[in-house]
Amino acid sequence: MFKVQTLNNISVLGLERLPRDRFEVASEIANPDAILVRSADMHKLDIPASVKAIGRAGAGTNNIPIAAMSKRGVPVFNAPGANANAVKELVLASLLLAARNIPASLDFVKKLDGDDKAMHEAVEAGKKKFVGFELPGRTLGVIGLGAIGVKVANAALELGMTVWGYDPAMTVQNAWQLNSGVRQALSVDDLVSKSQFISVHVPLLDATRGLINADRLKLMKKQGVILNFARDAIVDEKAVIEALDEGRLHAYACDFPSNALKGHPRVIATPHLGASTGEAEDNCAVMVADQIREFLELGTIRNSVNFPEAQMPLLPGTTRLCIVNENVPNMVGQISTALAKRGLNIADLLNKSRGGLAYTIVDVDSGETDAAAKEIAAIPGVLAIRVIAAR
Ligand SMILES: NC(=O)c1ccc[n+]([C@@H]2O[C@H](COP(=O)([O-])OP(=O)(O)OC[C@H]3O[C@@H](n4cnc5c(N)ncnc54)[C@H](O)[C@@H]3O)[C@@H](O)[C@H]2O)c1
Ligand SMILES: O=C(O)[C@H](O)COP(=O)(O)O
Repeated sequence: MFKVQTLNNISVLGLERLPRDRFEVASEIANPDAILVRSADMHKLDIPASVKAIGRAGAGTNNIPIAAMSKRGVPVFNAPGANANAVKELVLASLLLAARNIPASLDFVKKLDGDDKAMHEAVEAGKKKFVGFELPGRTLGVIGLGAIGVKVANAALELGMTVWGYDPAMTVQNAWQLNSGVRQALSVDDLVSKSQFISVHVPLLDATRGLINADRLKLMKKQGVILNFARDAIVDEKAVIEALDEGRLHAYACDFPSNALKGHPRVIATPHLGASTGEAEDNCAVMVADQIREFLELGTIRNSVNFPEAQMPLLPGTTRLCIVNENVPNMVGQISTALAKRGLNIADLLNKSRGGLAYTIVDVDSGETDAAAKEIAAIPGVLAIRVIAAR
């Protein structure tokens, strides 16, 4: 029986992918084999030694101590693209809210009083304060052309906008999805200087912290709009407020409210709602639950942010060893020597690496697999090992 701990509410559709005869799932559970999480901050959490995998039912993994998990040989999985449409729709909604000054106009309407005639007169007199602008011909710059950025860029083209994109490490798969009408910016500065609207869709990393800062805001076209549905720290809030107050920036739309932003008339803040649709919650939970199940039952790695992809059919009648080790020479040699010493025949083997980590799946014919596993675990550089018997 595998134990899975949930640190956030995970969609039932996802949890149902873990059959109850083989998986016990609960928010409070001792010695879990795996953790399912959304945005709960795991950096200060004491993650039990029993944990063999972490599944993020979403895209961003900056709430998970990935480097520490890699050192322990624990893969972290996420659900790439599973909530991208939900985020795209919220970005488009915010783009329109900003262009048409809708939040301020709704506040105005809420405060109207008097009889209908008085209200009508106030409406007609007041509406000139909320004159907006239309999108065709305006320029949007999209920083980060991943699952979300590509969808936002393509949708903005459909709305008649001129779209520039920047992503130095775009995947081939995302490049295939991107409309050829999206123009390629040469750098973030190049993109910023061409854009009136800017939408950021990059992960929060050291390299992206403060990506939109005071200098870049000065490069932007006048009356610009920044859309941040990625992570708070990617945009320098202080610089944004300064640009809003000086009238250089028209609006800041973001998914990350803060005290500094609260109540600002030109800030449109939603409470981290990007992925909060039933569809996205189901997609993310199903994807990540399947990946966790395949890892626990078969050692398969799909969509990990710190491990290489690894899939190998489990041969009937064999026992599987899954070994995580430092990516250094002669590890496979030492592993096969330990197996040979116990007279274990290798039926199939897969060895993959990513950065400083290597992962080996080896299926052996029957024999002293537990003893061999113990010997392999003691090889310097081996970080984790599991034995899985074919069912
Ligand atoms: N508001 C929400 O609820 C919500 C929902 C989903 C995702 N997000 C955030 O959005 C981010 C992006 O999500 P995604 O699904 O598109 O991820 P993704 O991994 O598909 O795409 C990220 C893209 O950013 C690019 N990138 C990385 N560093 C860059 C840089 N310095 N300059 C330009 N491009 C860079 C990568 O090459 C990649 O193509 C997530 O990491 C997460 O933080 C927020
Ligand atoms: O990175 C993500 O997927 C989003 O920030 C969604 O976070 P949530 O799962 O807590 O809504």
